[in-house]
Amino acid sequence: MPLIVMCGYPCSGKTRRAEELKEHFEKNSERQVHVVGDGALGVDRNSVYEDSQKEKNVRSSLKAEVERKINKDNIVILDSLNYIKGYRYELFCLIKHAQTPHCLVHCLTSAEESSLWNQSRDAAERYSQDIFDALVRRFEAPDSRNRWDSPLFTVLKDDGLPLEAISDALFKRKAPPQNQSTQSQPLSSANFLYELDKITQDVLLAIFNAQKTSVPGDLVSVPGATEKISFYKSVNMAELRKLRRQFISYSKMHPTENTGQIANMFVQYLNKSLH
Ligand SMILES: Nc1ncnc2c1ncn2[C@@H]1O[C@H](COP(=O)(O)OP(=O)(O)OP(=O)(O)O)[C@@H](O)[C@H]1O
Repeated sequence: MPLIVMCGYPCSGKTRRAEELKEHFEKNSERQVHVVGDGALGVDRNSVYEDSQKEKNVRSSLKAEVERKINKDNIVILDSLNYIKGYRYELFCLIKHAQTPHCLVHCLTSAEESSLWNQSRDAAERYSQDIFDALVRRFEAPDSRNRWDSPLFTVLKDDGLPLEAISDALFKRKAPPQNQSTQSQPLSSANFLYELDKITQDVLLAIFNAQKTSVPGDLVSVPGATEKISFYKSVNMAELRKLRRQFISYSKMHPTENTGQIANMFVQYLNKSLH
């Protein structure tokens, strides 16, 4: 049934807390508890987190596994770093679609503390210091003001888990209304929206300028994109603005974690729409 999303720095006690939760719910309810996590996937921390493509694949696999496991009887605990805001947003869309409540448990540690715990782990379990530091830098802390990060339970190392409150959050709340995901913004982070607006604007401007000198059939480069725009006819600004608005509406519903990809995605969208 509901989803518990663990979150925290590398080596911050997420698995330990996930086990505590599993034990609690197995003892105090009839429900099955599934822990979905890096451990079960046999993830080798260092090789995954040094390679953004591998990391992305692992995130997708974990999300797919959550999707498979979520049903009206089970509790699913996603025990992974879950440190990307956009990813947590995707999980929120997933639970909304499955019509089940969720909550976040943030294991809050200082980087120094987690680093010490990491150093005293077995070598096979340990993050290399470079990867540990990079993950701490990239960590996007949950913020309970965001629907997808709420309700949020922040747990310090010596705290007991607020088991009653977590249980209430999961079993005494309704699932978020399904239709909201298709309503208008804001659905994602202010930064993503800012980037989306700015990048698509820059692409339009580049096309506008390129059209002054290019002829149909030319390939036009735009800032931030490796892919090129191919024109078979000249396009006026009104049409480009309309396509930009459509692309923005679509992207708001499907925010990417990687804002570096926005320009390429917009180019692909234009190429498809203009042919
Ligand atoms: N509350 C705590 N107090 C003291 N030490 C702790 C605590 N929680 C975790 N540790 C230490 O940190 C180590 C890692 O814990 P755990 O595997 O739960 O972290 P994790 O966040 O799941 O790690 P990973 O990021 O690799 O998934 C444990 O082996 C333990 O030594």
